[in-house]
Amino acid sequence: MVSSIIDTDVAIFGAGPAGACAALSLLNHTNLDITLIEQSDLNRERIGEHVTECIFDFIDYLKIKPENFGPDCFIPTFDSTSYWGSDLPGMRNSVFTAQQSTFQLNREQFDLQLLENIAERGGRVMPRTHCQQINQWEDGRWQLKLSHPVHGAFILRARFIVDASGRNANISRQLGLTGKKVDDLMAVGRFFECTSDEQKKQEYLIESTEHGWWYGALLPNNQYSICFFSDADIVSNLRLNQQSHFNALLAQTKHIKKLVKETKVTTPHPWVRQAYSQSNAFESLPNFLAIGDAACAFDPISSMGIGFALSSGCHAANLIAANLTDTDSNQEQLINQFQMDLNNQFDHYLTLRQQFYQQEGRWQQAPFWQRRHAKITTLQSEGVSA
Ligand SMILES: Cc1cc2nc3c(=O)[nH]c(=O)nc-3n(C[C@H](O)[C@H](O)[C@H](O)COP(=O)(O)OP(=O)(O)OC[C@H]3O[C@@H](n4cnc5c(N)ncnc54)[C@H](O)[C@@H]3O)c2cc1C
Repeated sequence: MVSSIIDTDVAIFGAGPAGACAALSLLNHTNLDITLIEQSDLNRERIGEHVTECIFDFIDYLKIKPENFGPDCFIPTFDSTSYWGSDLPGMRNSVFTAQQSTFQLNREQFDLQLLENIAERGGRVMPRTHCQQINQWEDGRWQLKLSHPVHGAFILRARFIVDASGRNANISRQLGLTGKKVDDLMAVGRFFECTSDEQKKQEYLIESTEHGWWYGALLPNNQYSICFFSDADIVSNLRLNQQSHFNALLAQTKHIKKLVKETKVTTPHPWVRQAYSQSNAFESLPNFLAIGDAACAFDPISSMGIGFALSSGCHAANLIAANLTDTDSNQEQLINQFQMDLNNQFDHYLTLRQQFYQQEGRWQQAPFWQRRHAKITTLQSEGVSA
């Protein structure tokens, strides 16, 4: 039985960096009532931590001081090396980002500090809340049927909703919107804790191999994040979700395996995450926007995800504020322009992604590399527009 009704101006689904950033921007610059709905209990392991120094511009824009995130939230990456295209070490300044300082982020601290600020600034944060049903009325407003394990079912009425639910874009899917998925990349990883007292170097390593590529980095919490990226069918054939198979493949690397020499594994089984590239930004509904991975999801080789999550969150907040407070401006046109910009950004990314993968010319017969060297179709070449 539905027990209560709550009215809000903006309901944001997903408390990752994109949703949190949109919520904070709206709270900072408007008097709108903001509700952030998160389906998890916020305790899940957060993956993805390599960012450029632009992160500090965003947190400044969000009016949070870097020191509020705690002492070790941003650790400069001093040594960034890639073994890509040959066995010789190269600087891993990817083609995706201009030469900039990079940092390893403590994702737990980072994401939770954003949420604390939302609560402090008057936002409503609802963890462990599932969306059972979404309806849009003719006047464009939304009625959401939500449920919480303790508080039960309730109705949230919103003037605008935002999908910031991550790569699966759950809310867009629920609304019948489909995206363009470019590949089937998956990530399988484990965390390794340093056992020696020796101060380890803050390094970031990439190594390409026949079946995909490895990534290893020392995180601010003194653990190594070791992760292998390949296509879903290859991950499944190699049975990499089983620790013995994962460890055996790790032992075949030349460089990444050295990182975990004096460590003990902290995760009993390898974790598995989707890491495919996808754009969802070409279908639209009134009073609705998708941001972050839910709008455009990038290959983690690009380290673009967190930066894009924050920038699209800030940008969407401006559009929503204008939409709900300025009835004169042509909102539909502005939202179309926003989506067109995302499409162009995604097309540009696809070109860079292909250039990057083409730098690896070994293993020409291996399916992983063949798929990455095949000709790409951009959204523009398919005639996709917002
Ligand atoms: C293995 C891996 C490594 C990566 N490495 C990097 C890196 O080094 N640098 C980088 O910049 N990026 C990296 N990324 C990408 C980065 O993690 C993402 O781009 C970033 O987290 C996107 O933020 P987001 O807020 O859009 O989505 P997310 O961080 O995925 O947050 C989405 C939130 O929505 C919640 N949710 C889902 N469905 C619902 C629903 N129906 N209702 C309510 N809540 C819902 C989820 O529980 C989650 O909390 C990596 C990704 C992977 C998989």
